[in-house]
Amino acid sequence: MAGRAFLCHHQGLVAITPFSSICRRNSFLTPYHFRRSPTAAPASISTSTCLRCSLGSEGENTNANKVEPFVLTTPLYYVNAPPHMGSAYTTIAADAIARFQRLLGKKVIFITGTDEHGEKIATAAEANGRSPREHCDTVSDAYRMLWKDLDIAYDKFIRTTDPRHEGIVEEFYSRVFNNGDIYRADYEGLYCINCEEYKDEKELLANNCCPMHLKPCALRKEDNYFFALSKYQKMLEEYFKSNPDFVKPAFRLNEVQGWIISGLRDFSISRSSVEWGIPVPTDDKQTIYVWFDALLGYVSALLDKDVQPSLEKAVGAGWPASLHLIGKDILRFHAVYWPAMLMSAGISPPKMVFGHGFLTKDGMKMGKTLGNTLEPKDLVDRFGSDAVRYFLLREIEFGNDGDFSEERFININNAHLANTIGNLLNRTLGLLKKICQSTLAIDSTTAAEGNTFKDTVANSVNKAKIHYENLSLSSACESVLEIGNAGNIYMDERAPWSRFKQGGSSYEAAAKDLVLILEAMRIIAVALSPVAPSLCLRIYAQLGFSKDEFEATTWSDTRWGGLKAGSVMAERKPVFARIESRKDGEEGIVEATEKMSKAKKKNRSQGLVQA
Ligand SMILES: Nc1ncnc2c1ncn2[C@@H]1O[C@H](COP(=O)(O)OP(=O)(O)OP(=O)(O)O)[C@@H](O)[C@H]1O
Repeated sequence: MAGRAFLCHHQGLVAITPFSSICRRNSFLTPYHFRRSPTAAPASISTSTCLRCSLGSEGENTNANKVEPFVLTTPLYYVNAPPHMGSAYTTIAADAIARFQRLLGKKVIFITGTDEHGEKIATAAEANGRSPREHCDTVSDAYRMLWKDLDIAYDKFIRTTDPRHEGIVEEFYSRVFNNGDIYRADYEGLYCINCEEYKDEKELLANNCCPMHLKPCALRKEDNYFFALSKYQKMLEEYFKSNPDFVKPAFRLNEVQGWIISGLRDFSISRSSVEWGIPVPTDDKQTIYVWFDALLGYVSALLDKDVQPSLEKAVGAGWPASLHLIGKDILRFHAVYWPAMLMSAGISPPKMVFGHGFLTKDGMKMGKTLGNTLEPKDLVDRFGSDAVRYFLLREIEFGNDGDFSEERFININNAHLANTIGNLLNRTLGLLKKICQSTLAIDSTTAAEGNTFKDTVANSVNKAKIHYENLSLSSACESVLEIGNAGNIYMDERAPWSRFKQGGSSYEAAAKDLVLILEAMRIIAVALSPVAPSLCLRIYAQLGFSKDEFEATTWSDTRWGGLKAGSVMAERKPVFARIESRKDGEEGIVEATEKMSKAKKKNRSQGLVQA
């Protein structure tokens, strides 16, 4: 069993109510699946005391003097299998949001990581002939490698097997326990091992199949520790009323409120049958439920490397999170269980939970358990990170489901990135070389005097900003693309390639027009950089800027006027390679990646590759 080191930790927890007394307190309760009936919120817990971080003066003072960071999280991915396109989807979206917030000048803490405890991990490790630890190391590495390939610039990567995190979980458990919110009871119910969750019979399909994983749930009876979620019913209702933006998109808020109103039931937070987990502080025969453990990863990730870990320090380093970005499959954990757990521990709930839709294949959620996934790595190797990132964020309305379509993948990338943006840049630079030896004849500010093109660009940039702020990532892409469309129309109308031949003022006008287009391209490179950072760096480099200059850009650089007279542009090179459509009889992207995934899975099961 993991984490024997905890014993000494527990000895330091002086203020804990003896656990046996809690068990005794509840042992007479009548069955409601388990031996306890839901109760109202205790008088001792008021919304106001729970909703502020009540972790003591150190945390509060430190916070008061600090600029509040923008703390953004992805789910901590379960390492039962390597990452896939679905995991990439959330992480790419989070990265785009983090990059946008950094452009606004915010101090961003972008947290991602891996959830590494639980029955499913132990089973997956065994199937691969590895110890759980080796298995977690391998799969967690695979996530980090993929994030590198996809240009994911996270600030913190938390693994739930990190001993520092395990200490935080114990401390948190003790707080909740001290608040009288943990009790022991028998439980009998239908368990989905893939969700790692007991299910209500009414939410299951025929043969007690989990609707998400299409696998039958098993009847289990366990003697577990429970979290008294039902005590938080009223507080959650009030919290939702006074924080209407807590869950986004709005239609998911209704769903969550529906769950709460239909009555919250306590849930079990330990497993007696699972060894691969953090032991319950007062009972080393049980381990802490993987969700109770994993959610706390968002808090422990905030700890700085060089500090002695404590809940107080972690919370003081940036909690509450500004935004949890998750798939809709785990909304209940994040929007109901998690805030209640935090309230119990006297810690503020996160500010917002955004539950996006699913990337689907043939209408079904792509997932590790169903195995109907696409390998993002193969797509990145073939088409680059920008193509994958742009497609996912532009194609799928953020919040809704969307199918991966090869045809759309090719068409959108070719039309938008290769043609509207790449080709416009390429032909403008080509003309500039011909007309002005690749040198700008005039400042872009002067070039735009009296020209409405500049206003069109400013208008689209403003729209893009609002869309990014509202997490409407597809619309943000669309607004940036409008600049490219306007640039192409302007170029075609003005035809500088023929005007410059007329000499005199026509030549000057042509030279000026090229500056206008290139300035628009520069603005595109800043405004699209959250979505397609590598592509935008290439655009910036073609405009004569260094990597450092690109990395130092802020949203204020989307204002007109960055290009100066006399600047020399780089040699033109296509910034985005067109994706060729498959010819008759050729294998498609989806088929090819599916085949590769299958081969990898087969190799894995034969122990030929690591992850
Ligand atoms: N098809 C998908 N579409 C969008 N996001 C997904 C998809 N699959 C996984 N995710 C992201 O990963 C999170 C779930 O992580 P997890 O590690 O449990 O992956 P999973 O593939 O859904 O696993 P499983 O199939 O075993 O349930 C989701 O909440 C979401 O953020």
